[in-house]
Amino acid sequence: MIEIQDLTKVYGETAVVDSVSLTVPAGQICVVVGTSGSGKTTLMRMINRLVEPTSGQVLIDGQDTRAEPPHMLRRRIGYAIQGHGLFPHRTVAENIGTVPKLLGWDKARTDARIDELLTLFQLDPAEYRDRLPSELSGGQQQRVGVARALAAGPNILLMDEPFGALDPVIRAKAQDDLLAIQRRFETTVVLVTHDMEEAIHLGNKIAVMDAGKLLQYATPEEIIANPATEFVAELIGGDRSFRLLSLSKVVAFVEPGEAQGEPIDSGANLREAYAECLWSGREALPVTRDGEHIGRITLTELARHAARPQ
Ligand SMILES: Nc1ncnc2c1ncn2[C@@H]1O[C@H](COP(=O)(O)OP(=O)(O)OP(=O)(O)O)[C@@H](O)[C@H]1O
Repeated sequence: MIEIQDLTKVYGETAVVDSVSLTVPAGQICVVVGTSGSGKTTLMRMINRLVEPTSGQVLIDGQDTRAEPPHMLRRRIGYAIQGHGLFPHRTVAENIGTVPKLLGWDKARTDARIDELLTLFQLDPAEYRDRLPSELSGGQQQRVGVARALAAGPNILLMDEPFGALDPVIRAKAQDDLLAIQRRFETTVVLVTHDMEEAIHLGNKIAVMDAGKLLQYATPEEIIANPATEFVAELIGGDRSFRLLSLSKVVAFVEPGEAQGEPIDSGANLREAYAECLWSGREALPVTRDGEHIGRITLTELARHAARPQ
């Protein structure tokens, strides 16, 4: 768990992070969003003390981060940045093994961990271990960057625009990989992005920053349904109803009964169901799970959900 308490950073006369408090429970993803210069990166870097706070404190699992030297703290907090930040003249294996080496792991343990991570990130160790970063695609470099951040099994991972340099298709894949890996290791993640779409997709909670202040810290559903300020509403963009629909699955809104035509899978989201109703001109769709009919979802129910702020 990360507890940020009344954290402030002042440069010159300006509080670029201004009395921010928030808690990230263990095993959850907190996404920090906001416009350029709003203080996201500074906030995140105060967690691993790459930036020293002017005032306030950060507790990790109840312990003040000032209780240990910054370099020791950073060995147990993974850190991944945009454009991967890999050492260009070190191989993939050497890059991933950086922190384990600092921690004095023996070679066998380090090698096993490197291979485990490469395999998890769908990079065949035999093929990729000895390559240099320049011999990888952008998406592969990014995966190695995240693998390096996870190498020593940190329970906290800080990520600064980790997918910023990737094209949209690879980006979606990279986000899904991150979710799978985060669930597997139960890592607590703080991720900075300026992309609200990404925040909604990845965040258990979203922290919205503007001019150093935390405007809202809430679940994606709450932020979409009840943006705290005009600025937050603007960041989310116009189509809040559709965003709300895409957050919920059909399975939660199935009712007993039949409907005509092509069925929709219970794992689809409400936005897909709504689009299907409108596209095929139907008032209801049959719903299946693993190919079995389990009921139907109606246009009335979909419209009600889209209209209702939660
Ligand atoms: N070392 C520094 N000295 C002085 N000002 C700084 C320093 N680091 C950051 N700032 C200023 O603090 C403000 C917040 O910067 P920060 O990098 O945290 O913003 P950000 O929200 O992450 O922006 P971006 O999305 O553009 O990366 C900016 O106005 C920046 O110019």
